[in-house]
Formats: sequence, C-alpha cells, structure tokens
Amino acid sequence: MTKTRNPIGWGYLEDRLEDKQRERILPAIQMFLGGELAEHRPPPDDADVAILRAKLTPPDSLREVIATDHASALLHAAGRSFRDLATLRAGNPVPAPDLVATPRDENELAEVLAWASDQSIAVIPFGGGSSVVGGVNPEGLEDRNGVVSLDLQQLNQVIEVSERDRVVHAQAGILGPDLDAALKPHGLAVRHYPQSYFHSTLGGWVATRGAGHFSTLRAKIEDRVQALSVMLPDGRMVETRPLPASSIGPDPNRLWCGSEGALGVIVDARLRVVADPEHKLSRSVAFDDFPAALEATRAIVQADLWPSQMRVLDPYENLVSGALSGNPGQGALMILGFEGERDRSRDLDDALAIAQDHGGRPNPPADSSGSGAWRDTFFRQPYLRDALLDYALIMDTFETAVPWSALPTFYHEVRQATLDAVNEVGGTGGVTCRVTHAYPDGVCLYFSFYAPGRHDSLVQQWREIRDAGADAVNAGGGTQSHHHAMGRDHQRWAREEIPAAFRGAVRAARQELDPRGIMNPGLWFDT
Ligand SMILES: Cc1cc2nc3c(=O)[nH]c(=O)nc-3n(C[C@H](O)[C@H](O)[C@H](O)COP(=O)(O)OP(=O)(O)OC[C@H]3O[C@@H](n4cnc5c(N)ncnc54)[C@H](O)[C@@H]3O)c2cc1C
Repeated sequence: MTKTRNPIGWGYLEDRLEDKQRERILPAIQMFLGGELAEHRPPPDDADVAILRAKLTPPDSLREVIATDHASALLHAAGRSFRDLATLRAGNPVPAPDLVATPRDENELAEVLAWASDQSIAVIPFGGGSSVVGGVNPEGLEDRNGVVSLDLQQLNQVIEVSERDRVVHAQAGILGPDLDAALKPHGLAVRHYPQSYFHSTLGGWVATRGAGHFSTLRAKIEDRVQALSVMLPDGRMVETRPLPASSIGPDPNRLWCGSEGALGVIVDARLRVVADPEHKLSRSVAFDDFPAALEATRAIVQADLWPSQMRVLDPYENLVSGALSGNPGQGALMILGFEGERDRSRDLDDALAIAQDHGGRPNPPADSSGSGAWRDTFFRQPYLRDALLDYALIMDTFETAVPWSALPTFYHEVRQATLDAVNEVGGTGGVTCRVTHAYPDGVCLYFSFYAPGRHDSLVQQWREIRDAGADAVNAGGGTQSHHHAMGRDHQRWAREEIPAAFRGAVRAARQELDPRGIMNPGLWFDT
C-alpha cells in the first residue's frame, strides 16, 4: 500500500496515533506535566493552511518535473521540527517555495539549476524534508526572484554494491529502508538508523552530518563517506576519488559533508557499509544517578570496547520514557548493545564489569523493561509529538557534544537553564537527557523538554525555552548540534562557535562554487 506523507505533520497519515492510543497515553503525560493541557484542537485541513509564495512560470521544457499546486508547495514549505509543525498549525501564512522541481535524472537536474541560475531563483535541495533546524524552509528570501524546492526523491537508485570494498554507491535521494533493502542480498547493511530513518535520505544524512544507530566508532555519517558526486549550479559535476584515506591536502569530501545544500547538490555518494551483523547482544544496567552512569560510559569508551549502541538515560528520561510504555524506570539506565560478525559476548562482559565497578547493576538479559521498551518509545515518539500538539504540548529536543572534562557541570547547567525556562513559560513541565553517542574524549547529550503551551502562542513559547537551552550550551562551551546541523535555527550561536577566519573561508568557497548565490541562501554565515 502506498502511504501518504502528512503535509503538516510527521511521517505518513496512515501511521498517525489512533485516538485510543492517544487517550491511553494522556494520563501519563498529565501526571508528568503536573498541570493541565490546553483543550484539544485538531490540526487544520491542509487546504486551509495559507502559504506565501510568488508566481513563477517555469520554462516549458521543465513542466513535467515541476509542480505548482498548493499541496506540493505546503509539503516542501518546512522541515519537521517542533517549530515547523507548530508554525504550520498557527493560522498565519507560511513561506513556501514557489515551485517544486523533482528531476528524474542528472540532465533534468542540470536544467533546473541552469534555469534557476539564469533567473536568480533560490534553490533549496530537499531530501526527505526531515530537517529539524530550518534547513529546507524558504524563509527570509523575499529579495530573490523566487524559490524552488529541489526534491531529490527520484534520484534514488543504487548504482553499485561493492562487496569487496564494502561500499555502496547510491543516488542521494534514496531513503534509508530502500538502501538497506538493496544491500540485504549482499549480506551488507548501512545500519544507520536516525529516528527519521523512514523519511530521510542518503543525501540529507551527508548534507547534515547526521548520526544514527552506532554510538561509537561509526557514529557520524561523514566518517563513512568514501566519495561524493556534487552538481554545482552551473551544471559542472565534481567527483571525489573513491579512496579509503588520503593526505593530499584538505579532504574534499569534508567540504560537502554538512554543506546543507549551500555548496551544490549532492547527486550520489559512496558510503562505507558493514556486514549485516550475525551477532547482536544487548543488556541494560541500572545506576543510582546520572553522574555515575556517565563515568561508567567514559570508562567503557576509553577501554577500547566500542559498544555498537550506548544510550544512557538520566533519571528523568528513564522515568518518562519507561512510563510511556507502562514501566517507569528509577535512577539512570545504560543500554549497551554489541553487534558484529563475531560473537562479542566478551566485550559485553568487560563493559558490564566496568559498569559494575562504577556502581551499575546489570539487569537480567531477558529483562525487557530497559532496552526494548525504550526503543519502541523512541520510534513512535514523533507521532506522539504530533498527537500531543493537538493539546498544545510543547515537546522538543536539542543535542550537543562536550568533552568529558565539562561533565557533569555542563549537564546540570544546561538542564537547569532549560528547566527554568520551561517553568517560566508553562508553569510546569520537565527536561530529560540521554547520552546517544560517546567518544573517548567526550559525549553527545540529547536533551528533551516538555511544557504545557497555549494554542495561540506556541512558537514564541517554544522559542523562549529553546533559546535558554542554546544559550546555556554556548556558555558551557558545547556545540549547538552534534548531528542535526546548523540550518537557519542555529546561526545565531554558530557564529560564536565557528572561528571568524573559517567563516570567511566558507563564504569564499561559496562564492567560488555558487557565484550567483542561489543555493539555499540565508543559510550559514551569509548575514
Ligand atoms: C523525528 C525526527 C527524528 C530525527 N532523528 C535524527 C537522528 O536520529 N539523527 C540525525 O542525524 N538526525 C535526525 N533528525 C534530523 C533529520 O532527519 C536529519 O537531519 C536528516 O539527515 C535529514 O535528511 P533528509 O533527507 O530529510 O534531508 P532534508 O531535511 O530534506 O534536508 C536537510 C538539509 O540537507 C540539504 N540537502 C538534502 N539533500 C541534499 C542533497 N542531496 N544535496 C545537497 N543538500 C541536500 C537540505 O537543503 C537541508 O539543508 C530527525 C528529525 C526528525 C524530524
């Protein structure tokens, strides 16, 4: 069955939470909130969401690949952050692309770019549209002659699977599950599972420097990019050489990893993949508190054990996510996963021993109260967020990374600043945190916050909380994003994070590759 993308919500319309599922969860939400939710207000009909756009006339030669209808423009008007979804429901006209181009091959892609260049029309590459940082939103582009959303979903072929090199070469618009399906017969897998796995693309992962399933070693997608093909706005193709490593100057792949559509269109990528693991093991470990669990995490990653997954929930996250699946957790919880071609039970035993040295209490292997329950909640969360938006619940996340030496102070300060803002805005609510990725020198902390909002001012309320969290991250020396990218939303803080000379170098690279400035303008250090 072909499913329909929800133009103003997460994922597919067919997979939305059913009323009875929502009703089952509401009491737990009310309990954690310690306050009342606003009245239920269903989302508007798509057709009633007003969009702002100019009228552009595409050349006849492109008519077959260009859509001008309201539904297409609406679907491409925003990513899928809380801000995006709340904005789409707010009742004000939303900036949208004037046209949506969906080229079917590289020739059509070149033609779209040539037309846009010629007419000084902004082009915003669009993979799955799951950006949570304002990466695909045509905002602040009123000075352009128009905006085209460049949907890459038709460039979705697997070009080659090299079993020998363990590399897949595929077009950028392919979705996560389709890439894995092509690898399965070869006994290979990407095993890159962002929470947006079903709705994000290879090109989007690379363009945002995303992260997924692996918590160590292969955490970031840029470490797995072997080579890229990028089309510049003048139609030139840049192809980097497939190499396992090189020291011939700065790495060209790294210029486009994280380029967020601003340095050309990633047309295809060669990605290092892994053998579909024969062995998978997981255990959860209970800790009295988060600092003890963090110390155990550090000791495990510094012991060269490289767990494939290492999620560490602070007590608030453990309580809330457990309760949503009917089993509230106490204290902090570490979820350890080891997978691979060989049996990794010895690594798991060593990691468990280290965890015990730090006060951890391993749960029995079959205990599903830890890992399984948490994973289910994780994948359903975006649909839950939509359902709770009907009650004006502010529910969002932000992620950062810091060195171990900044912890646990950084955690406490960012959490407290965010919690203060939550209480200021909603009168009640909560902030939770989990470790999602761990490195020998530091860790990625992923914060979630929730507060009761008001239907008429959700975006402003969200912004107050989000800004407080971002300010605290900045003050503590963390990055504004470990894997969600900069987008339009993080520019204010990114300016402080990135040295001025490097910002200048990026601007110069942009001038060289895109002299007319049509590629995703307004992003990065333009202003
Ligand atoms: C519920 C939810 C959960 C998420 N979980 C994760 C997670 O676990 N890990 C994670 O890393 N991210 C996560 N994200 C963020 C998002 O899914 C990632 O940033 C993802 O990599 C974006 O891929 P996409 O194909 O949807 O790209 P899009 O959202 O379409 O685009 C993202 C940016 O990349 C540019 N772009 C896209 N394709 C190309 C291309 N071919 N060439 C040049 N530029 C391009 C766009 O212009 C834009 O700036 C999540 C988002 C949501 C909504």
